[in-house]
Amino acid sequence: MTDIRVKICGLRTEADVAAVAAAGAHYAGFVFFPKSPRHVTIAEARTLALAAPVGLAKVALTVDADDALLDAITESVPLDMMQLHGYESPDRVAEVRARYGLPVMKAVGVADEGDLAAIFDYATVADQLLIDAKPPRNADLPGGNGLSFDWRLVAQRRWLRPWMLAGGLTPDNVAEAIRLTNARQVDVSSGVESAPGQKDPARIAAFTRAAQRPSGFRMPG
Ligand SMILES: O=C(O)c1ccccc1NCC(=O)[C@H](O)[C@H](O)COP(=O)(O)O
Repeated sequence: MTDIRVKICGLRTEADVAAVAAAGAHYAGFVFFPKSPRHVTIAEARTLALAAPVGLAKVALTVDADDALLDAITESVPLDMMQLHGYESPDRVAEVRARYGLPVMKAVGVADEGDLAAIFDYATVADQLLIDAKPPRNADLPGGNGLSFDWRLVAQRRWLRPWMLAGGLTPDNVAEAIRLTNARQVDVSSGVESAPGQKDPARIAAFTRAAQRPSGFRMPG
């Protein structure tokens, strides 16, 4: 087994949480973004977080949220990390990290080489980086679009902070993505769903299993 850490994002039910835990994933992401088919209310997220077993890290995902929303989330939902997935500046990342005392993962959208510079800026203030496909201009969602970017842009790269590869990953391509990039952490939302917002336990298990065998090694039989 390898030490690849897996995040499954956009959990909406206790069955989703149970499937993620059973698959051996490491992070469970809760999306606070009403336009998303994976959006959960604070009360729903609290129930899901309380259902998560010890050891499954609970991540609150917000998009350009103000302090009032972040206060409400952190006062009600037991969390292990905050994921900022909007246009938050490095200063805002540092501010959120100081205000809530939780590790912060900053999402950075990548489409081409020019987008990589931001990674270095955020790496000075965030605890982790989520390197995701940059959403198309007309996209409704800043993430969770099932779109990948050219993994060669981040292949074998190292930054000051740990990073997580995201964007269009699936059970069928995650091993190749890891092998090509040497990512030590991966994240998926739509690639383990049977329909938008409907997590598929079998795809969650397949994704997590595939992520642990990036060399393409398969058990016989
Ligand atoms: O997943 C969402 O619906 C979402 C909505 C708004 C902002 C971010 C969102 N997801 C962020 C994630 O961390 C996703 O896992 C990441 O963008 C990868 O998504 P996918 O390409 O669907 O695997």
